[in-house]
Amino acid sequence: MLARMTEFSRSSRAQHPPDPFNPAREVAVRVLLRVLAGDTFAAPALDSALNSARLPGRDSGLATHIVYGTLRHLPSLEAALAPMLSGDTHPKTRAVLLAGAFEKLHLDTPPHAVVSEYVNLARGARLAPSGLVNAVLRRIEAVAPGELTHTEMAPWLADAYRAAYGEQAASIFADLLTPQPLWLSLSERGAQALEAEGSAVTPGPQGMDRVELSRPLRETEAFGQGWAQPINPASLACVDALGDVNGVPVLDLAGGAGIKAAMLAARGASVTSVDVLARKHDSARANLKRLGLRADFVTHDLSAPVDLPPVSHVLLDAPCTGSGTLRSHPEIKLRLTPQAVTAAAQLQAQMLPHAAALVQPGGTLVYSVCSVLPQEGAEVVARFLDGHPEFTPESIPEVEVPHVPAGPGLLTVPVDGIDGFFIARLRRRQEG
Ligand SMILES: C[S@@+](CC[C@H](N)C(=O)[O-])C[C@H]1O[C@@H](n2cnc3c(N)ncnc32)[C@H](O)[C@@H]1O
Repeated sequence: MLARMTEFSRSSRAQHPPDPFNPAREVAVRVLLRVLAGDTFAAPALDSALNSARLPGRDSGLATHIVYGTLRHLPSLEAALAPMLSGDTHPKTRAVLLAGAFEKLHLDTPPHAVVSEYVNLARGARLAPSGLVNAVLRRIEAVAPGELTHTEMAPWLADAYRAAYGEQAASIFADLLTPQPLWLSLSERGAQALEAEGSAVTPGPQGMDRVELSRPLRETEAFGQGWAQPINPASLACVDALGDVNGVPVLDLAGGAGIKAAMLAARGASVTSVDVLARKHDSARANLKRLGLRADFVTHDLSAPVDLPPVSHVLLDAPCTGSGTLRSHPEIKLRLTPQAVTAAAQLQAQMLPHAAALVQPGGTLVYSVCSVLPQEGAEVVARFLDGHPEFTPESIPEVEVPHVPAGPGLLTVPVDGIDGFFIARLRRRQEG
């Protein structure tokens, strides 16, 4: 079928100039192409594509919707396309068909408009044989839900969600397929400025606000003035799990681009942030400057001991698979393997004792990962506690987001746009 359709599209191109299509769809397809090739995550690819394309706000929204929606529903879209494609499908053709199938099956765009937009895109942007796109998108129908297409994730991963959340798993699976809301940590002035610009600001857990923006965040006064910081409430709960840090030196280990460092500094802590990648410190510094805050930075590989003076409060927000962030990063579920989970768990188990060595007697250690898999959370901490009787797990009343118990810690429940984090708070015994 592919060869015949290619010929058809060539002959039709010779007769007519390409019909117009909305450039948002080309942006979406080109971003999908990169993400599906495993070259990048969706967020940075989409950011840079939208920056170069300079689409009007509504079209940026459409491109974003298509990219994330296609990734969220990829297993069922693949299943719906499979009977109509034979042999290897070129990655560009596959990306056009997946985006078109998503838009036809899940968005409100009228079906005939979906077909003609993607046919014009395929032809005009030379992405795919337009005849094939026409034939497939006219015929495509949703598949009956099976195990994979119902949860839209691999069975082993869906089982891990069921094991973690029991009866709540079904509503979590449904929630993970919906667009991610924006959460902001806002000052009073930030909330006022956003509302004055026409954004809707709704208070949420951990003192955060859920915001529907009237314009892109980076263009708002609140962001420019440093009155707003995007962070997920579950991520902020890891910071809050340290308790009162006002005036206290805090080590922020695996601090990355410094989002938690910023929240700690905003709470009055003197923060030293440690990460293996120096370039992450550059992003963190720039963001802290925007917020009018500061921190110190140390570049170090935390799989080895680090030579820093012990402090009373240590946060290890360890590198992880991100399995708790599937709503905002749906590509993770498409790439994640059990082998990657094992590798992450090994690194986490190496890092935790080095973090613990930096906690003063009587001090607090918070271990967190944005993963719902027990290998990266409860099991890492339980094994650590077996070998370190000087540490005891504590309950964490500061965590306001919905959560369930998980061994020596807790798991936040990934519903309503809240990420799934494992968080444990450990107290080091006083000496003597
Ligand atoms: C979950 S992210 C941290 C997010 C950060 N805490 C925040 O809130 O912005 C994990 C970080 O671990 C860092 N990392 C990975 N391996 C590391 C290692 N061996 N030593 C130190 N940092 C490491 C990564 O560079 C990444 O920035």
